[in-house]
Amino acid sequence: MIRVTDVRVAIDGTEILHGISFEVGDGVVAGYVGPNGAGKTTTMRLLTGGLPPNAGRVEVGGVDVVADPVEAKRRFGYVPEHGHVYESFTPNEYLTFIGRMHRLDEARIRDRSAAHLEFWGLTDSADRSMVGFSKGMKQKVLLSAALLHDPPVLLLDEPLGGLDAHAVLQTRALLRTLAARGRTVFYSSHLLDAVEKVADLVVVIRDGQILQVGSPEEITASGGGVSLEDAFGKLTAAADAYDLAEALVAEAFA
Ligand SMILES: Nc1ncnc2c1ncn2[C@@H]1O[C@H](COP(=O)(O)OP(=O)(O)OP(=O)(O)O)[C@@H](O)[C@H]1O
Repeated sequence: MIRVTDVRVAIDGTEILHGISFEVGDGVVAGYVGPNGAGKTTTMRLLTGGLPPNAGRVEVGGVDVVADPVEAKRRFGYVPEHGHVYESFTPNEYLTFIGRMHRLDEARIRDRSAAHLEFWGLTDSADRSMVGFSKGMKQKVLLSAALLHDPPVLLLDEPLGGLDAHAVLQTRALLRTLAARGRTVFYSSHLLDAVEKVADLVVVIRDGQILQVGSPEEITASGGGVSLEDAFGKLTAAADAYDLAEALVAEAFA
């Protein structure tokens, strides 16, 4: 589970999150959506212990991330938006390094690494340096690393970056299977159709405030029932995107 209660965050004296609250239960895939600058990455930094709240409480996997940061870090796996692998490592070396940090025994690291790399079709590349890897291949290694210690909570920031259509389908299947086994998935993304296809719960944030929490169907219905994208546009945009585009083209390309 993830529980965020009345959290406020200020950076350099400016409040960015204005008392946000939401909860994601075990076995739930939650999509965290909002326009640029809404506060998604700031929330991820809170959940991963990278940024302390100025007020309120953040719990991940049942652990308060401020009171017990070391135990909280055992409870989640995290794939950041711009994650880095050590490119001079091979996937096996990298996953071994991550597994040892989590104090997994060597046999378990070997078996789990092999299973993850096979799932992603990377078995033949397991002992090659990652210097020449594509963005998608590195993303698959990062996803494997985040899951290696079998955490109860998976935190993903734009997880589909660089992944091809097949890998997107695999990711979706993996997230749904993890949720079916009781894991909590918290998935931050701009890609509404991707969120709609995988999430049980959607949390909408704008300007550091939670606007709505509900199933994709509930949020779609609240916006008039056309689509999640339409409801999102109504919730988060000050004006219609087509009107703004018309105004821009009329002015900038006259
Ligand atoms: N280190 C910082 N110093 C000052 N302001 C910051 C800092 N980090 C974030 N902000 C501000 O906080 C707000 C939320 O930023 P955040 O990066 O969390 O948004 P986001 O929803 O992840 O946006 P995007 O979709 O563009 O990645 C923005 O107004 C941003 O300018």
